[in-house]
Amino acid sequence: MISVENVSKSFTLHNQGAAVIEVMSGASFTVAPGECVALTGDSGAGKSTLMRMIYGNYLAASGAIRVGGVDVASAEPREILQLRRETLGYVSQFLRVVPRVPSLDVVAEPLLALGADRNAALDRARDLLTRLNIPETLWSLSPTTFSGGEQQRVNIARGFAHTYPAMLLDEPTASLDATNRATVLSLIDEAKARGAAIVGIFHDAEARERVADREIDVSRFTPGRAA
Ligand SMILES: Nc1ncnc2c1ncn2[C@@H]1O[C@H](COP(=O)(O)OP(=O)(O)OP(=O)(O)O)[C@@H](O)[C@H]1O
Repeated sequence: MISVENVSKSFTLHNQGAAVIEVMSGASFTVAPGECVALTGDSGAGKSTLMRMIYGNYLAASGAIRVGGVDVASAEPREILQLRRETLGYVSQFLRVVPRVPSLDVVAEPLLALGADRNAALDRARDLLTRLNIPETLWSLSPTTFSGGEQQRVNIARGFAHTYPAMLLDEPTASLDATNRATVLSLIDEAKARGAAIVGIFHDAEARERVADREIDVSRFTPGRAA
């Protein structure tokens, strides 16, 4: 479902004499449907950079990154947007809040964008907000004024609203309390059970061991560093 083939990446620092730093070379791995792969490695090894390349935020210098039938490394922006809508979900700790949009709609929006029935989408949003312990009194309010933890949980609900065949998870359990953390781990288990291919960064070692089928130490793709 997700395949990374011989990917390399360097950054050119234009404000520092155009210095070029090579951060990755020869990155290759695949993630099968229903499998969760955790990216590990020291700080600066390139975990976030690899995730950003898979999501299409950073352009790979060479190689291919296939998600479903699309090579993200060479796709047009329009194809990447369609891929993100239909196929590739992304859950981070941080919510990009749109003012004045009620939380319920924030969560239902990915389904509505795919043409789902409005009532079914709102039912799914209610179910997720309930599971993530967002009080019903908050559902009609924009998350703009919510606490950091509440915004994080709204974002997780939104990220799991659509049953994406592929998902990227960037520290999804960071700073959650035990109950909500357990809920997020269940959502990940459910996504795997329905066949989602998942790549995640989990500094939370216990969570990583619970949900990851395999670990990939990205420092083995860092030029000049032994894994
Ligand atoms: N936009 C950028 N411009 C220049 N260098 C970058 C950029 N993004 C990342 N880097 C560099 O690439 C390397 C890998 O960074 P990355 O954030 O991917 O590491 P990481 O493994 O996710 O680290 P951490 O665990 O600390 O989040 C670092 O040396 C970093 O300085």
